[in-house]
Amino acid sequence: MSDRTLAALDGVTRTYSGVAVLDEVSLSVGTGVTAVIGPNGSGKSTLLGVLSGAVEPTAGTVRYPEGGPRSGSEKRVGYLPQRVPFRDGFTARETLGFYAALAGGDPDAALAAVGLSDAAGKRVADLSGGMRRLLGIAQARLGDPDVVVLDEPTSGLDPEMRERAFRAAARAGDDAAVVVSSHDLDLVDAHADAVVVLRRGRVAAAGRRERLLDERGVDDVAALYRAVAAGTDGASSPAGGGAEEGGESGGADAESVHVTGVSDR
Ligand SMILES: Nc1ncnc2c1ncn2[C@@H]1O[C@H](COP(=O)(O)OP(=O)(O)OP(=O)(O)O)[C@@H](O)[C@H]1O
Repeated sequence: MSDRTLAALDGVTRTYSGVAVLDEVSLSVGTGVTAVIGPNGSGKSTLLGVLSGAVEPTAGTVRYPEGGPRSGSEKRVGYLPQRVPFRDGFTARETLGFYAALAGGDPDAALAAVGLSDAAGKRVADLSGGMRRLLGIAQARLGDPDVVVLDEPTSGLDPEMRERAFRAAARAGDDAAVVVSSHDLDLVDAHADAVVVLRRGRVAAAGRRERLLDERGVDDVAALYRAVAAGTDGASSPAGGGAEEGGESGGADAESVHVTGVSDR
């Protein structure tokens, strides 16, 4: 259990062709699972890309108070992008061996952690979509980084595989900050400690899941999403108040959203 901040975005803006797809986003994450949700195009992948170090912010800063994305040869941030560039001809074990040579870690332990030990000798080309996703999660967790960033690890999977993939992702949250984007609101409801709702590149709500549900008077994350992401609560007006720091609602374009200490479940 820890309240320590492992990654933080301060006033991050990212533009493409002059259009801000992330607009002054500030938040910090600690151990536990933080789910980033929001409509298509709201900026989730861009936010995760910035957090992982793969996407440069146009303005603002990304901080890893305890070191990262790499400290010396040590990998401090693991990243599963939406499209994983694995080589079809490699086996699952060889794939993780390749990444372990770059970032450290034990490929066999990483395979075991996501339940893929029996598939170690299978070629990537012969893995199902779900197994590829699990391999991707194993790759992101390799070397036990402090921050694990997973972009839609459950997309396109059947219900059983979705559950398995999300559980595998969430398990890393015991010791690391796991930040996962997802449209699977039932899984977010079941496994996320904290939730960030993005709308049009801005944070519309953020904080511990239970607190957000309480504050909005809703029963689950799907209802929270309908209220906040769809904009039925007026969250887009710049009402000023911070989220967690102000002790009030995590909505209203919170200028500095705090999502640390999410592991006290
Ligand atoms: N490399 C890029 N070049 C130009 N525009 C981009 C680039 N990456 C993202 N965008 C634009 O930024 C906006 C946000 O995209 P992003 O992928 O971050 O959203 P998202 O919330 O992850 O969407 P989805 O749920 O569909 O995956 C979109 O309008 C997208 O077209």
